[in-house]
Amino acid sequence: MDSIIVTGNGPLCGTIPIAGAKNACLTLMPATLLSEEPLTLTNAPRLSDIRTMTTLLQSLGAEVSALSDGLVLAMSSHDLNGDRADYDIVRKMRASILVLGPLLARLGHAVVSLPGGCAIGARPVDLHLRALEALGAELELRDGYVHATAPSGGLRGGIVEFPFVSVGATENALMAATLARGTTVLKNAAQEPEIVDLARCLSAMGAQIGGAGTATIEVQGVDRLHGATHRVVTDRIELGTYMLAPLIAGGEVTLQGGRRDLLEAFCAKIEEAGASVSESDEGLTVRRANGPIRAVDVETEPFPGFPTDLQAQMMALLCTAEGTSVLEEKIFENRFMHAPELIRMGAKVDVHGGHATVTGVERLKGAPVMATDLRASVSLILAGLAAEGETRVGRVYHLDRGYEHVVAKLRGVGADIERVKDDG
Ligand SMILES: CC(=O)N[C@H]1[C@@H](OP(=O)(O)OP(=O)(O)OC[C@H]2O[C@@H](n3ccc(=O)[nH]c3=O)[C@H](O)[C@@H]2O)O[C@H](CO)[C@@H](O)[C@@H]1O
Ligand SMILES: C=C(OP(=O)(O)O)C(=O)O
Repeated sequence: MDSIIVTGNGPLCGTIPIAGAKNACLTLMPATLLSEEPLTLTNAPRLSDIRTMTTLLQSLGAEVSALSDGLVLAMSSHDLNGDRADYDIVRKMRASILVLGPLLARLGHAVVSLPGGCAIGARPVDLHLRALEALGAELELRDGYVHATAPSGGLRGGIVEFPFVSVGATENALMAATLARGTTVLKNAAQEPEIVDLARCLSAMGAQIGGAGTATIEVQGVDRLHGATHRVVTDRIELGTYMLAPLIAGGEVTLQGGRRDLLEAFCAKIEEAGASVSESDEGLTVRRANGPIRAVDVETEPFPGFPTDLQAQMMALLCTAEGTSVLEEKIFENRFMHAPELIRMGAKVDVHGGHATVTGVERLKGAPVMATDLRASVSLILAGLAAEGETRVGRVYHLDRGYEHVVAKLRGVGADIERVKDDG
């Protein structure tokens, strides 16, 4: 197992290229199952989650080739050889559940392992299942698997009203609806940029979709989808993560490919805290506006609100802000695992239920730390950028799920960071 060692060494300066979005790619890849013709994705991120989804699709008989150093994923689901997503793969990555809707729509049947909870919460999939039932699917839970069957003649359009917003359930329902007979309306749908990206790709494949990016999505089912080539949208979470680096360590960094509309609520919040964010054709440039970073209160919400996937990184910033901030996590019930590790670095954080109160200290101190999920891990790296001495972040495999070339990207702007093999 590897660790990352980061040593606070002053301001950062330069540019960081932002990759294609992990969370978009993880739903665009299963979309290949909807068509017999090839789907090619460009601007794919080079991540272990993408390799896991590749393995899952291949286990179903799809061909997936990573070209151009992994930036291009050429996929074909012409000859599927199975309808079963095994526990051994699904347990590694919750996004595996996203094969359920496409398999059911294309084959009329699917058997997909239930993913189970993970470090950040219980994360049930009841909304995914209810949405597919609204399209006529019959579902049975047996041996830890969802056994799903479409009515004879295939899924039929229906009205799906989500009781609360779910990104994954919206994606599963949207993909299934493209091949359902008649019209489907998804109400209280997720509005995340990854949903818009999925809808763009499905439309390029011939799907009839209106309203993606709003709370109501309407899909007119078609008989078949054809092949397409689609460029994966910029990763707004990687973007937001690196935007915080010059605010924590000082300096000025340009995030190539960054767009403010992907992260409006986040940009407004860091500006309130004292950041300057400017947008150009190249991307977003970030620095401290004037003087120190100030405390701000943050509530995570579905898009267009402040993303839960940036809450841990924002906490790392607020650990050294002037004053006391309150962060409220409203999406996942257990997403403050970074707090005890930041406390080990000298932060003053008090977690009480879904809230964390952070009182800024002058400087954090490096320490050996480790985190149990992806965003918590990267928050510790960010904290280490300005900490006194060495921060050693263990369990780097979490980072490999969602950040490509993290060491090279931060070194490129002057950070003192390296990846090392752990002893023993
Ligand atoms: C691969 C991917 O895109 N992951 C993202 C996706 O996860 P994911 O799609 O799993 O997140 P959801 O939007 O579905 O989850 C939102 C909330 O709804 C709950 N829920 C969800 C589905 C369901 O059937 N029942 C239910 O109770 C979840 O436990 C959670 O509390 O959106 C999250 C919220 O922006 C992000 O943090 C994840 O990074
Ligand atoms: C929670 C995340 O991913 P996943 O939904 O795949 O666990 C994330 O990207 O922060």
